[in-house]
Amino acid sequence: MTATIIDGKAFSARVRAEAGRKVMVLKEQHDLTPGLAVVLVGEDPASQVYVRNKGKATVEAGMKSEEIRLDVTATEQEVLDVVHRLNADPTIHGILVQLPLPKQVDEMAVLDAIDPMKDVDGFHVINTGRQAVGLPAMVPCTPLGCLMMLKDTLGDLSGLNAVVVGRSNIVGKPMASLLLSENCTVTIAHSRTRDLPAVCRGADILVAAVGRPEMIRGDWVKPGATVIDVGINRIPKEDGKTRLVGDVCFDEAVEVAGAITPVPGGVGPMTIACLLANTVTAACRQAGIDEPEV
Ligand SMILES: Nc1nc2c(c(=O)[nH]1)N[C@@H](CN(C=O)c1ccc(C(=O)N[C@@H](CCC(=O)O)C(=O)O)cc1)CN2
Repeated sequence: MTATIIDGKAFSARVRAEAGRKVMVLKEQHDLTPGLAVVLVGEDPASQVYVRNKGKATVEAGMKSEEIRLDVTATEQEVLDVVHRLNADPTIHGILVQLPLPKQVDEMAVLDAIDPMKDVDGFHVINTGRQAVGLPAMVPCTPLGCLMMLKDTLGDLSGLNAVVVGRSNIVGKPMASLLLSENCTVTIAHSRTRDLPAVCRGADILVAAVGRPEMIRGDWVKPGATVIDVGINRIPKEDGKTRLVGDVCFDEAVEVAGAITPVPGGVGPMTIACLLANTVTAACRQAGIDEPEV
């Protein structure tokens, strides 16, 4: 059996187009232009690309985009000062601080300083808690994108066994919480999990977010399962160049799974698309209006 490939590029184009249509309605009917500010500290090459792509996508969706770049030596207070200024700016509805941050800056302190209403990354503890108890919340972009693709592929997720490999605050934990909200039976697996291959083989939905290239092998996958690969790992090629691989050994898993996301072109593009969707949601909530139906 060869799995259906879940095309994150095509899916994300639809999500981005929908965000763009909502922005048009907000501008025309409410004189509201959603604004997104992205803060980059330092010069990590991958982060620079992500931040540039976020700014481009924001403008393409018709929103206001602000990019704030700070030197790699910036102090925690300097980063906090930027966040406080953006919290007070009425033209900015979404604030995202690109991760990772340089080691002298406490990530939790910075994320905690973002106004939860403007927290389009959904990393603030208020949003984490609200999502966990079923209240309206800003939901982290990568897990939200994964959930959209899962529902599009499988429809109702109720009663399915979901295994999330990885317990990061950015992906693993929120992913597990979202799957629980969809009535899945959820297992979070991690480095101390005993017999990880056997745990994975019990999954109808297998989400790999562990950050280890091609760790999950084909014989860890239950035949017909839906596999979502969140990993983005750059590994060396024989010619001295590099290539991107996920946390799942795609060539093996594709022969066993029912559906699978590729890397690149799977989960990654959905992250930025969901960021735009979250910014529209945040702008509407701050303005006290319903999100347009488009
Ligand atoms: N504040 C945040 N920081 C980080 C997040 C986040 O959601 N919020 N996530 C990642 C990086 N990230 C967005 O910021 C991101 C990663 C990957 C992609 C993507 O489209 N990947 C492509 C491949 C890109 C390549 O060629 O390198 C793909 O998978 O097809 C988008 C966004 C960490 N930091």
